[in-house]
Amino acid sequence: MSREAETAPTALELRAVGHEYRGRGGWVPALEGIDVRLPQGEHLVVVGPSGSGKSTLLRIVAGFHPPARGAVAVNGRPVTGPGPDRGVVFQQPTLFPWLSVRANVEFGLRMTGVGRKERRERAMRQLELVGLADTARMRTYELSGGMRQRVAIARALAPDPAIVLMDEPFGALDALTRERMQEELRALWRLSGKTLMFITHDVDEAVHLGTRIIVLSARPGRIVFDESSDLPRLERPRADQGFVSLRERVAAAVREAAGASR
Ligand SMILES: Nc1ncnc2c1ncn2[C@@H]1O[C@H](COP(=O)(O)OP(=O)(O)OP(=O)(O)O)[C@@H](O)[C@H]1O
Repeated sequence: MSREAETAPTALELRAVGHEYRGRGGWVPALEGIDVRLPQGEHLVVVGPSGSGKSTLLRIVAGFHPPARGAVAVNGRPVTGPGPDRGVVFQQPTLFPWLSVRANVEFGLRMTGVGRKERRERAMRQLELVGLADTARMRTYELSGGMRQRVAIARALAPDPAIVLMDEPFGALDALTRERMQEELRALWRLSGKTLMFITHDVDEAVHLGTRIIVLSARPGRIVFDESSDLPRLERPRADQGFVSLRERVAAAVREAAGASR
């Protein structure tokens, strides 16, 4: 862990988080014994095979449902439901087609009672950050998939949350757009300094984006790998030795986790 990370205040704390769902054939174990302390400004990427509880973990942090066991806190405050301190971006951007791009970005601000003028200014600032200021008046169905996802990111950032939670946000994009979006996201995160929790099953994406990488095993999801990345934040060429070697360690952990669940 870097020196800044050691001294930075805690953005996210998960203590002994566990969860299971009631299925038709009995209880389905989803998560067990998840302990994480994430300092502000870090980019936590959670990787794991299908069914390892990645989305469950994100939904618990988002406050969409409480964990069966354990506790979650964001900036020291216990999570008891969704709140403006957490911005969420899903794989399918859930934008309102009848609203303009700018009104979509303003939506969360409207919910928290921010006045009209400030709403507009903050939305435009976020749209500029994601390079979409000139689409402000367009409808979201006029945009490409990558652009729509950028609007969703701008919307999540507009209320200035303590942490942004992203669940496979680039999973539905083609490979080229996906790589471009990863680059843009890193540039954006450098500018905003935001704390990020990012879910993916793509090891390459994890190494590209993470300052900390966690791998979950399946049923129930337990942390089987937890490493801080000392790769440079500015540039991360995929051919560099450090990149290749971290990718190999993460891939091995994911392979093992997937094998153990069969
Ligand atoms: N609402 C639900 N009701 C019952 N079981 C559920 C529910 N949501 C998830 N599960 C089960 O919990 C486990 C973890 O699911 P989760 O979606 O969190 O995993 P994941 O790692 O995100 O998977 P994927 O990569 O396939 O999206 C799985 O066994 C899944 O079937």
